[in-house]
Amino acid sequence: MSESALSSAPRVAVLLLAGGRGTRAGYETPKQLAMLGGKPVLRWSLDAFAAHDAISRGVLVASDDVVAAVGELPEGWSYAAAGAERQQSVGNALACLSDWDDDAMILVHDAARPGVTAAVVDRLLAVLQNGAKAAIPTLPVPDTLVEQAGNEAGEVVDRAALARVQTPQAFHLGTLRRAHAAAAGATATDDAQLVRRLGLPVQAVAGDARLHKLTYAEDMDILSGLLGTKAMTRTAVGMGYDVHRLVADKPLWIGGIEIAHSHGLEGHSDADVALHALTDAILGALADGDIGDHFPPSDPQWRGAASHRFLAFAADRVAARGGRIEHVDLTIIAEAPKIGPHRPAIRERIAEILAIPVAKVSVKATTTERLGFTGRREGIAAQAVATLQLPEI
Ligand SMILES: Nc1ccn([C@@H]2O[C@H](COP(=O)(O)OP(=O)(O)OP(=O)(O)O)[C@@H](O)[C@H]2O)c(=O)n1
Ligand SMILES: C[C@](O)(CO)[C@H](O)COP(=O)(O)O
Repeated sequence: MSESALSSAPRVAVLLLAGGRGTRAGYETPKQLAMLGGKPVLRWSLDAFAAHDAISRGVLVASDDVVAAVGELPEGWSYAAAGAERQQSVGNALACLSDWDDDAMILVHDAARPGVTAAVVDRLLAVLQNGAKAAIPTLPVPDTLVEQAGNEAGEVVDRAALARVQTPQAFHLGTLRRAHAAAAGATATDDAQLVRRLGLPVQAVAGDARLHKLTYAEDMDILSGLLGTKAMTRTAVGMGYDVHRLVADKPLWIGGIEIAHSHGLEGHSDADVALHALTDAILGALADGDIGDHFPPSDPQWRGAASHRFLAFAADRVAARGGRIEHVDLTIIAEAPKIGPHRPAIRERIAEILAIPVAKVSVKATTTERLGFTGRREGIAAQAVATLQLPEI
């Protein structure tokens, strides 16, 4: 938008929604705090809006833990409390703008969409300036669409008549206020739907692939490609080592599978020595302590715990930092049982836990030629190396 157009334009505010818990992403912390290219996902859109000349005010909707992690807000920004649903979060943010007139322009944006561009914001504001009541960015549907019930693919749906809806979505403040008041508890997944329920038209403008939403953990990889953060990565390597004693009449868990044997490994958890070494290797590459720091043996909740939970936890911490596991290499040191026959199953299981291809999982085994504690069959040892790609610090 030109400078002269903006100078006569109404005031513009952003409602930045970061009040969700990111359940589908499955991280430990809300997805908007996951690291992407060296900064939290939420910070990407916050910085983009703060840098836009037309925007003079912002309300960040977030729970206390997110607020604490965000750090200082740009000038003109304030916080509102997260609501139970997205719609209530928007309602809480709207309450912060009670001192603004109905003709102000409001952008409502998901913090889970880090790739905000000035061009999309300008397109939205321009159509509002030209008389639209509401404007949303949309993208065409690239795939063939079918109806599906269970595993059965049914009729093709005409994709030419459909579009994918993104945020930011733009409204005059009065329209947005009326739409939320009229909703009276009836829910909608976005604000444009509430405006349409008032009988008002919503204008579509061209969206942007970079506005891709972080919904599932795998979206992180897509986003780092779209936002060009892949180049800003470093390789980190970690190693892990663990030993457990063999005792009679216990189940033997190694590498996430149960192996029939006269003896099993003793420990606070299921004592899966291989998964413990691997967990430590990943935590080591993250410089994030070791398995005992996160799952203390003194804590009764981990008694008998299945060790795949520890490994999945470590993998989640990689994803939450915007990183990925490139390769893991495991060596199991045991006189008996023979590990070789179980190697394919162990590789498969580890790949499944880490959600990486089997080709990125190496499992080796060796004996110590009957020397030492492993040679005397008193215990089994495992060592592991994990190679990660992490955002540059
Ligand atoms: N009570 C809520 C729920 C969602 N949001 C925000 O709305 C945006 C879109 O929601 P979604 O992607 O569904 O996020 P979550 O609700 O966090 O995800 P999930 O449904 O997987 O828990 C996100 O930026 C999210 O933080 C919000 O502010 N308040
Ligand atoms: C608002 C939204 O981003 C538009 O696509 C989306 O509807 C919100 O997320 P959800 O995954 O539908 O909860």
